[in-house]
Amino acid sequence: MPAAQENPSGFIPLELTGALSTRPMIVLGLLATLVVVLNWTAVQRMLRKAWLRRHGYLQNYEGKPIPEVKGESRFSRFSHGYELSREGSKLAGDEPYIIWNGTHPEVVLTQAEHVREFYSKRSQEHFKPENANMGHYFGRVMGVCAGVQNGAVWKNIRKVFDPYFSYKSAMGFSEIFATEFKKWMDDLASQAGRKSEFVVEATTVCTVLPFKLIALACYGPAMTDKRVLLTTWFGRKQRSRLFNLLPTASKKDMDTFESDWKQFNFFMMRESEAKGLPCPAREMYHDVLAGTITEANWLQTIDEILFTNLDVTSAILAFLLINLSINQPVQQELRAEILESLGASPTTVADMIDSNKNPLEAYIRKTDTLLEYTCIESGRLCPAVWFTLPEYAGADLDIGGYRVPAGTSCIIDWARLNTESRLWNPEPNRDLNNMEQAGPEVTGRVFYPQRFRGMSPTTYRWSMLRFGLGGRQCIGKNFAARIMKQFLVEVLTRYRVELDGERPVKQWGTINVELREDRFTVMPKQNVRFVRI
Ligand code: HEM
Repeated sequence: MPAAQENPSGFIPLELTGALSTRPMIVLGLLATLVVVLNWTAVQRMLRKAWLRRHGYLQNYEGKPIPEVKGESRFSRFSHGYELSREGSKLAGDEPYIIWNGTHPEVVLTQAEHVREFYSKRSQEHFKPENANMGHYFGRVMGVCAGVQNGAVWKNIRKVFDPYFSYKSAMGFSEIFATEFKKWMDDLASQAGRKSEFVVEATTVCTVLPFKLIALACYGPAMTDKRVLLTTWFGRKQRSRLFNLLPTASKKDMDTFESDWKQFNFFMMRESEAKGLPCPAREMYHDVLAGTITEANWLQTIDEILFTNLDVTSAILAFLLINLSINQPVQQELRAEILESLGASPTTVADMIDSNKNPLEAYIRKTDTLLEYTCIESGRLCPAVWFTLPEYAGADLDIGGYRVPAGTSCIIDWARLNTESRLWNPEPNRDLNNMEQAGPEVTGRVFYPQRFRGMSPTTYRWSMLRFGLGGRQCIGKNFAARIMKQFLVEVLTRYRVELDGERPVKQWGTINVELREDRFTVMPKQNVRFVRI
């Protein structure tokens, strides 16, 4: 076990500062005064910085300290993440910098080089800090789910969950997905009645569908429409529970959720067993009984899969609609590609699934299509959160010329990494074959899916975050990628999408629609018009 794990909080005991060995009374007096004048957190930060500097850390080899954004960022990174990102950029330019999370300094990585330096060496010796450095309440909500576990516990959770979310498993859902997408499209059309066009709020219309699809992957056919409604109710509670971590709302729902959630999962297991239906959650529970993972690991990881990632997936789908609404030429080109790939016949997608040739499946599996590039490009420009959850290395690292000690959390400024890399931005003599059609105006801030044509994923490995960069990857990436593609096929074969209403004055980097303020994730608030074609 690396030294950093022995002290995962990274807290440096006072005696290590060397301050107490001489003239203890004076030092104690000074400390007491400091605690009164400042506060205990500020004093701990000062002591920690002093200790780190004394050991040559968080400074470069000329002794220049790493830039620091002062103040507390535990919650503002979610509630005002874009503003914090701008502040960091203004302060440090292309250099890494630190922000504070309670008494933890966290190094913000903004450039492809920083990310490569952090992840390329021994990334299997990386760890997630306890409770993601987010404190006790976060621990209660998410503390033992896959996303914040390490070592053997994390490996065991993944061993239990991964088979149900593999590429093969996601592709095996073709018929179920076809039925669910058809239902969703029919619902949408019936809401519109006879009208040839209608307006919907992008995120709202993109929430229940991915929830149902992921819930089916967790609970199998016992997950009926009625239960989806019940579970989305849980989802609302869950989201407010997460939002309650922000010091803005009441915490009244925190306690009841745990027991309700457990009861719901046990009900689903009993029900599927009684009806003789397959149920992945029930199958996974055998590993709880066998002691491979704990019941809390099981409950919280299903919770993480269904609810925490629901906001991410709904927002990603909504941003697809928005980006294609803003970029009509790309929408037209993509629709032409879809119709050509599906045989240009206006049959329903469900019908096509039944055909022997199965053109939809073949098209979805291809990775050299405008459909694939559009999904990647929309995710590149519209991050799921402004800053990722922290992760630390078990060994000292050099990042951007600064010495970062083992055990120091690093986080990624998702939007800056995905847009500022040299790879995305024009240089006078660049010879990237994929960019031959792009003029100098195609910077990293522009929506241009064609930039990925002919570009190997290894070329952009360190220049963008999508489903994870190091040894850890998103459990749901195969499902998410499939849902995004099938979603676009379904929508674009029937509708043209356009933005509805005024665009806001404020621009959030590459996002120029309104954003919701009551979410941990980056979520648009924008109406989109569907016009029948
Ligand atoms: C387009 C939508 C999605 C994006 C962009 C996304 C992105 C990510 C990222 C960046 C991580 C962090 C990986 C790391 O620790 O470095 C992650 C983790 C995770 N995601 Fe996703 N995700 C998406 C959808 C989903 C879905 C639909 C599910 C559920 C089926 C899911 C389940 C998870 C889980 C359980 C983890 C924790 C994995 C671990 O640490 O072992 N995600 N995701």
